[in-house]
Amino acid sequence: MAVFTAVTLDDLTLLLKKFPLGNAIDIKGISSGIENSNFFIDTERGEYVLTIFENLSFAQLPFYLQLMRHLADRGVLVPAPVPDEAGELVVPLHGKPAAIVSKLEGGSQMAPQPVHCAAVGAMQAKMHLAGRDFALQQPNLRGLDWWNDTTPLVLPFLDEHNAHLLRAEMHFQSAFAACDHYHRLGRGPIHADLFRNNVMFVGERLTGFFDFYFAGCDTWLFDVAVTVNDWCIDVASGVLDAARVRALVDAYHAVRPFTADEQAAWQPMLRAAALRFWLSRLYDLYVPREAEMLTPHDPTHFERILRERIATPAPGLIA
Ligand SMILES: Nc1ncnc2c1ncn2[C@@H]1O[C@H](COP(=O)(O)OP(=O)(O)O)[C@@H](O)[C@H]1O
Ligand SMILES: N[C@@H](CCOP(=O)(O)O)C(=O)O
Repeated sequence: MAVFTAVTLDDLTLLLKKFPLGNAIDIKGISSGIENSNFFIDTERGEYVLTIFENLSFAQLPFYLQLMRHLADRGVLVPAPVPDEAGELVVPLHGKPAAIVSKLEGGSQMAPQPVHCAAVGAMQAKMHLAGRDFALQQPNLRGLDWWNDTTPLVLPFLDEHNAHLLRAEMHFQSAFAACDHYHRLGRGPIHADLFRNNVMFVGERLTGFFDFYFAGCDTWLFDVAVTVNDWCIDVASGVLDAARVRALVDAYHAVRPFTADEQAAWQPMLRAAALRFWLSRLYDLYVPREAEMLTPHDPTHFERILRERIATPAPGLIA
């Protein structure tokens, strides 16, 4: 949609003096971003992406950028942040934090087939394993605490039918988060927003996951549930497509086998993942923040998914 902070070729030439990328050749704004200002930059060392962070602060960024660096170093396909000559991954540009990362090839696959879902599942499992020794800690900032804070802010805007669903699901999820299975689930850094628009493909070849700015430490199964709720559905109805679910979770399982606790937690976790995005979309729609430039997504999409996950058991995690 927009580039919020303009960057000229002269600005880039100056910035690149601190990076091992040679001289600046070209810079083009990327129009599709909704949160940050993004640019494709051409340098003597190749093509990269420059991001100016419009909402995140200098203090918030090391978790995300160091996680991407950590994953890239371990062969997970993610944009690799480029350190400047002082070793910094985040640098000031026009008074805001900025970073340069490698450019992924390809484009988003918005009509995924089982073969794409399998590639996503396998890479997601590889990412979870690679994150086990990542040193920084940050909770999932869109986890249960945030749901508890946000529910009373959006409830006044809902009709009784939806208010009842939200209260009942919050009650169900609080009980789920307190159960033994839940506490035994594997955890670590997760992407937490691995939707179709945050993964690149060239044909059937996955070239990378990007947009890590909702990442945090949470259960691996939550990450899988978020991903399945986007990649494996009929978009109009929210109904799961069994062939795509099978492809994604089987490919994940082949890299990091699911545990018995994860199997027991699967159905409630799919509901948790639907609730998380229903709530954030309600929040973005009804509680606009002055400093943010979000175009709210439609909350009814995730209301439908949540109702569907409550009504219809999903295919199991293990065939
Ligand atoms: N590392 C990257 N490699 C290639 N393209 C990228 C990369 N990062 C971002 N993009 C492109 O920029 C667009 C906007 O990025 P995104 O992270 O979604 O922005 P925002 O956070 O502002 O919504 C993406 O849809 C993609 O086309
Ligand atoms: N995927 C979320 C919103 C986050 O948007 P993104 O473009 O930054 O991935 C949703 O669909 O609600």
